[in-house]
Amino acid sequence: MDHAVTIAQDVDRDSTNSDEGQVHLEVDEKDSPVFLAWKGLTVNARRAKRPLLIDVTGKITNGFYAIMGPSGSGKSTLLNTLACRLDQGVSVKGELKLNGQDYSNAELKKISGYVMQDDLLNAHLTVEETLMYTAELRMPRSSTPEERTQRVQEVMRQVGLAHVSGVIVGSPVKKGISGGERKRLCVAMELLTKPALLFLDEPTSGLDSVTALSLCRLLRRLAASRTCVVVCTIHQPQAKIFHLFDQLMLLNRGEVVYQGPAQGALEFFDRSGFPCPAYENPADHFLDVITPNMTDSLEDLALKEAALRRHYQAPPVEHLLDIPKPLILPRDVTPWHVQFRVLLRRSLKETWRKRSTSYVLMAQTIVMAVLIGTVFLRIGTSQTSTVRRQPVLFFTVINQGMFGALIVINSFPSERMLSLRERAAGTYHVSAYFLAKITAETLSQLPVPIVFSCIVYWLVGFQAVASKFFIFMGFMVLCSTAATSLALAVSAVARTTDMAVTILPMVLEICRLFGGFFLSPANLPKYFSWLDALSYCKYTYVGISLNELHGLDLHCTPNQLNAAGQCPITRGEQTIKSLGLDYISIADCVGILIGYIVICRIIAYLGVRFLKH
Ligand SMILES: Nc1ncnc2c1ncn2[C@@H]1O[C@H](COP(=O)(O)OP(=O)(O)OP(=O)(O)O)[C@@H](O)[C@H]1O
Repeated sequence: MDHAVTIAQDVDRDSTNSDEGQVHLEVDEKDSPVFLAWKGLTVNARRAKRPLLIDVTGKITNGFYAIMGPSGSGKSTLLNTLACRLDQGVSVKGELKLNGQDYSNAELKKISGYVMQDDLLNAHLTVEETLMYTAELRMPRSSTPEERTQRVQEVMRQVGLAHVSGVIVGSPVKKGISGGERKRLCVAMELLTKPALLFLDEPTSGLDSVTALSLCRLLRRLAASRTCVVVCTIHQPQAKIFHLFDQLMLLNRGEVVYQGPAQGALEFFDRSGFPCPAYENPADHFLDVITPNMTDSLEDLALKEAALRRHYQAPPVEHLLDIPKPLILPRDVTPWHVQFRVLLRRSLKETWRKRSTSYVLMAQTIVMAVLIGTVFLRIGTSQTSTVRRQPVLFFTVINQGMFGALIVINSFPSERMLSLRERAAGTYHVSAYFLAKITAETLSQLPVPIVFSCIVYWLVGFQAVASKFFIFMGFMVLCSTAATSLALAVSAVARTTDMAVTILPMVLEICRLFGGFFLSPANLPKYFSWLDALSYCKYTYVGISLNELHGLDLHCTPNQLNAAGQCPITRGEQTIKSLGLDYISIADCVGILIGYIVICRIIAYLGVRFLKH
């Protein structure tokens, strides 16, 4: 049979599992539902001195493929080239076809799954919830809830996660499922849509040998079922894992050393003059031969490479490049509003599970509100109250403009990495994710400024007018939202979490400095007016000051009367004038704060949408 590939099925000789017996299948490559072929691929990166891949030719048709090689040999680059997931600044030359046709990342995503090396998952969701949300986002929109539930149960059984379905995923600080189970969960998430191709980048890294073997046996079973072609990169597999592979692509310094049946590699190395000693792990032997060691001279190395090159023949691929076979693209896209609904539910559930943080924040808020309220208890309306009123108003702004921002800056970057993974898999639109995220965040943070206002307002004894109280509360809500929006924008634009954590305190400090209290807007030097305009603290401070001072009657005790026997300040409006706050109205402050929130969120959205660091 022409161009046939021999698939050594389930060659794990030590296995007692009945579906892992040794069976050989002859499969015509073009009959595979999907096949990839590439010829003369050279991959260059702008910042790299030499090509990452050099004139690589190969194919993927059916079975379990391993891309192996020493560190830096180009394994991930090859995998990412095939999966159309190369970084910006990396260019590809040569022919690369899927079913004999050029393809894009968008097309490939519909028929393939990709499991990244880092298993980024929602720490607070259970295994079943993680899969259910993924099913809702990624399974065809025609699927019914029952079908999705059934598929989730099926996949959990398939990958061996049924026994931990109700366990939370967890994180390094919160114990959840094990490392092996996390990897299985990542595989399960990709399997929900029944992909024809499954790419995995170093799936065994960080796993112990037993867990790694068990995961590879799972991949082996998937590949053997002939519904899914499995391609993974692997650094140095143990012998039992090596024997599970059907096909091997061995790379060294961006070049192919060997490609063909995994078992054939032993014969190839033997032929090239490097026989594998009895009882040695073939994978270790191959890497020993191709990796320069301390005793190798440059000539030895060149001789070894020449011997291997002499005996290597790239597999024939022309027949797979030239005859296009239609692709069956099964997945339709979940509508935007469904994505938003699912993501909002997911975000709210996560927030609820993380409620201990919210409780701490609320406790802090109550403590601070009571403290501020008692320090400035019942400030009254005497002349001395005019000296105490502005500091307490400003302090409320500072308090509400800080806590929320600090929480966002700590939690957003990790969530962002997760969203990058999900977006790369085509799970949802960025806008749906972003809107759901900020809606959930705003809803969860709403109680804090409300509780704060209820305590502070009445303890301090601001004007006892219902409308003024609700305006004060509204400003506190806007201030807290503006602070979180600013933190969101900073963390979306900063390149790293460290950078975001360094930049944000400085930005908050500037907002405080130009908050209208230390420097009255009227007395501010002209060249600082632009910084002044950027401070959400100022618009909150001016807004609540106008709210409190308008209509405020002040009185004097006898010893506070001036020489003429008059009370110096009898109306709040006098303070407004003397502080230079009469240049703007309360409505303007509200409008500007809303504009500020919208602009910060647009910047954050653009950062999340276009910056992929
Ligand atoms: N975007 C890039 N810009 C510059 N150099 C890059 C880029 N991507 C990869 N490289 C370089 O190309 C080489 C191959 O990288 P690749 O990640 O493919 O290796 P690998 O075999 O997967 O290594 P490892 O097993 O350590 O993950 C490395 O030397 C790497 O530093």
